This record gives sequence, structure tokens and C-alpha cells, in this order.
Amino acid sequence: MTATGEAADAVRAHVPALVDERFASRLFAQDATLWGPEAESESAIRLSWVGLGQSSRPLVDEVAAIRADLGPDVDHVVLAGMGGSSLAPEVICATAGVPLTVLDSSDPDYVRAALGDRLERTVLVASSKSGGTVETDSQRRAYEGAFRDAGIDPTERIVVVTDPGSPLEASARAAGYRVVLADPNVGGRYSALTAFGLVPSGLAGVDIGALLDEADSVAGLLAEDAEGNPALVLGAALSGVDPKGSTGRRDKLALAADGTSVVGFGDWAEQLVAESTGKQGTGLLPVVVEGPQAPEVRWPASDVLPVLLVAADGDPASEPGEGDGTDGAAQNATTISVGGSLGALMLLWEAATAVAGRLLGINPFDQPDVESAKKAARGMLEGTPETGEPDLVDDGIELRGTPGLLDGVSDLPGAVAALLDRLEPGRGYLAVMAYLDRAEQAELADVRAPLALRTERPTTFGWGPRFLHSTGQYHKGGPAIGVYLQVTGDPAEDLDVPGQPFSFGHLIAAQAAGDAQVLADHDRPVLRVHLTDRAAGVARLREVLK
Ligand SMILES: O=P(O)(O)OC[C@H]1O[C@](O)(CO)[C@@H](O)[C@@H]1O
Repeated sequence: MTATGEAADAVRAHVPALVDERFASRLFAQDATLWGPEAESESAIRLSWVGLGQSSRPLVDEVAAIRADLGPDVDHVVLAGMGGSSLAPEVICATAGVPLTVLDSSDPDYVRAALGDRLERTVLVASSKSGGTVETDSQRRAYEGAFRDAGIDPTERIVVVTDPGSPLEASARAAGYRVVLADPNVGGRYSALTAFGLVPSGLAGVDIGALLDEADSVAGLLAEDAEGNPALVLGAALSGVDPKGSTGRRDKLALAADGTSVVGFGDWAEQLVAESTGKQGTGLLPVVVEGPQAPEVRWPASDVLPVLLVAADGDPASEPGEGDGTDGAAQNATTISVGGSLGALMLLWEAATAVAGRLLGINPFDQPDVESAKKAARGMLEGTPETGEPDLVDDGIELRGTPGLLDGVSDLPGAVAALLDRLEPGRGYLAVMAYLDRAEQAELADVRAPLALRTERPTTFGWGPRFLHSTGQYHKGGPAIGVYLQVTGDPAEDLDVPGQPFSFGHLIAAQAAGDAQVLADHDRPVLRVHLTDRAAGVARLREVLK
């Protein structure tokens, strides 16, 4: 990997001390004291990921046996899981070119579409480390009902992945489902090479043994107390860049695929980095962008660090970006380029994130602020309070803002302008959070780059509630510099959650309202845009957000 400019300065500033304190060898020896006494109890049960290249080997045969047992006619793998329970299989399968339906949404239209897709050929993998994630539980319930309605024995078609002793292990065994237990000493966002990453991927057809080999091929290198250790270099480059004379560190990472054969790596690294570091008012915000031409890469602001994901078989020239001197990369000359096989990259970034936690002075293994949004959502579910009247309605689009945001505003463009005006120059970021059907309304994601250009600020786009398990922790526990555009919409048709007093429509609305409330409680500006007609609303929103 290559670090240039201020990222190279950060490497020179921090790596020697990490070598002196033997951080790498102690990390791979699972030394729980590396992040201080307050983090020790959590770290002590969150470090097994360093050895998964070896310890996960039995899963290769275990998954092959399940695959054989399912038979060749069951060739549609659906994965119900959130955050660390689905993001890795999504990247693993996309990179291997094998199909996997990732069901990490509570949107009724999205769930209904999955249920209606090849059910007779479907195996559902229901993955949840805690067993208590409401989205995953609801998705599993929906599949149980659909299998039964189709005369299919759910015990033949549901595989549960969970931690030993979780409530889900007990209920799944009682229901007669296949259960694969995961290593409990690995946190969700570090669990790519545990059963959470390997069971759905292996069932979908990925050579998971080869993936473990890729991780194994670098484990020794990453454990070395040496200045060339890529984990020390990447960790220091990511978290150690305090730009000279600026208002703060380069704490937004513009993740851009620039030649890598890995598909969607940024979506996985986003949770790993944001949920590990975004706490105690600090942290690093991954901004997953379209590629090296994205605004955050071409004209990086002083608080943005371009991270180029390059081809595995070679680094780009170590010189700053090409160009005639007019594009930002050349002028800025602070970039990171990193390449490798997927298995190697996953272990590298996990180790680098552990290094970043050390340099940022935080515990990279807990997620203290996630619970607040889950609790708010539960309260909204139990109470099912109708969201108050909109502040204003513009052509079927309901607008609601945090106190004062929409004073004097009379339409959607005005509301958007009012929100963007709250962005702190040189520091702020904009988060677009779309609680919609990411297949049917996929085109809404196109607003990300135009908004970054318009605001000249890092702009993230996430599908709700999926992002709640990725950048959600950072939004609440990280620096208070975000402004939030939340988009919700009436579904084409609601969908009951079997055995629950709420529907998927209620659930996703409660999750959106709960998250907006928690952000407002953190005094963050939030604009809630509700589309009573999704298609027309998305079209209008795209126009306005350009
Ligand atoms: O695997 P579980 O327990 O369902 O949790 C899913 C995700 O939710 C979180 O606990 C909170 O976002 C993540 O850390 C985790 O990956």
C-alpha cells in the first residue's frame, strides 16, 4: 500500500512508536490491554478475528455438508441479517460473482419482492450474533410463514447463524432449524471470516477455503513489529493525519474503487471503520464514493482523505495523482492507495482499524450509541405514535424539520437549502438516509455526487435501516458535525410480520422516526422528507438535489 503527502507524514509520525511498543505482535497475540483499562473487558472477548484464517477451517466442510444436503434444486440463497451479519457476505459473493439476495431491509416492498422470488428454490440464512435484531427476526418470521403457506417445511430451508447461547440458538434448535454457531469472541463488524461471512457465501457457491487462504497469506506479515507492516502503515495513515494548521484531522475517508477487483469493498469497510471509531466525539467517517472522479477524491477538502482501492497486483505510482495540476488530487497530494485479495484486505483493514482505535484513544470494539436508536424505535413501535403533522407539504411531499430548520421555508427546494446552510464549512458532512426500497428506488443514490459538488462537503448516502448498523454509531457518537436528510415513503403495499403486533411498514417508519428523534436529541439538524408517492417523489427529489 502507498501513503502520500500528509498520510505519509502520519505514517512517519506514528509507526515507529507502534513498532517500539510491539503493537502488532501483541494484537495478534490477542493482548486485550492495548486500548486501555476501560476497553479491556470488551477487547478480551473481541480479538479472535486475528486467527480466523486457521480457526474457521472446520466451517469449510460444515458448509459443504449443508450445501449437499440442500440439493441442487435449492439454488437461491437469501440472507437475512444486518450490519456485520450481512455486509461481508454481500462483498464476498459480489466479488466471487455468485448471486446472493441480501435482505437487510425492513421496507415492505423490498421484503415482499424477496419473498416472491423463487421461493421454491430458496434457502434462507438468518444471521444474528445477538439474536435480538428486530429486522432479522421479522424477516425470518416472514419466510417461515411464506414457506408454510407454500407447503414447504421451514426446517428444510432455514439455516440459522448465531452465537452460542444466544436466544436465537435456543429458539432455532427448538424449531428444528439447522444451526451454525459462530465464534463468540468476534464482534459483528469483524466477523467477515467467521460463520457470519462464510456460511451464506459458501452456500451461494463461494470457495470459502480460498478466502481463508487469502487471509492466512498475510497474517504473519500483519503480526510483525516492523515499520513496513501494512496494518501499522494503514492504521496510522487513516487515523493519524492532523493537517497542518487546519481545523481538525482528515477524518473523512473517501473510499473509491480505482482498479480493485473487489466489488463493494467500501460498503463493508464503512461499518468496520465508522462503528469502530465513531464514539466519544471522535472517529473516522468512511464516505463511499463512485470512483476516483468523485468530488471528494478529485478536489479533496482539508478534512478529507482519499483512499483508493487499487488492483491487487500492483500499487499505483507513488507520485501524487496524475493530472495537469488542476485536479485536486495532484494539488492535494495526500492519498492512500491499497490493494490486495479480498481475504487479505479484510484482515488488513480489521487490524488497521484496531491500530486506529489505539491512535484515536477509543475502544474499537463497542458500539455504545447504537442502542439509543433501537430503543427509540422500540418505543415508537410499542407506542406507535403517529408522526406529527408535517411542517409543510409540497406537491405530495411532506416536510418535517428539527426546531427552527424550516422557519420561513415554503417549499422543498427551500427546505433543502435550509438544511445545507447548516453544514459547517471545512468540517461538516451531509448524510442522506433513504428508508426506501433500494431496488425499486435505486436511482435516488445518484443524488450523492451532485450534493457533494453543490455543498463541497463529504456526502454519504445510505439505505435505511441498513446504514443504522454501519454509520449509525458514528452519526450519534462521532463528532457533532453532521446534517441529515432522511427520506421515507409510503410503500406500494404494507406487509404483516407474522406473530407481531406491527407490520414491516410500521417497523421501518418507527426506525426512521426513532433515528430522527435521537439525532434531534443530539441537536443535529434533520430534514425529514416523506414521499406519499414514491416514484413521483424520487423524481422530484432528484431534480431538487442536483
Ligand atoms: O448480528 P446482530 O446481533 O443481529 O447485529 C447486527 C448488527 O447490529 C449491530 O449490533 C449494531 O449496529 C452491529 O454491530 C451488528 O453487526
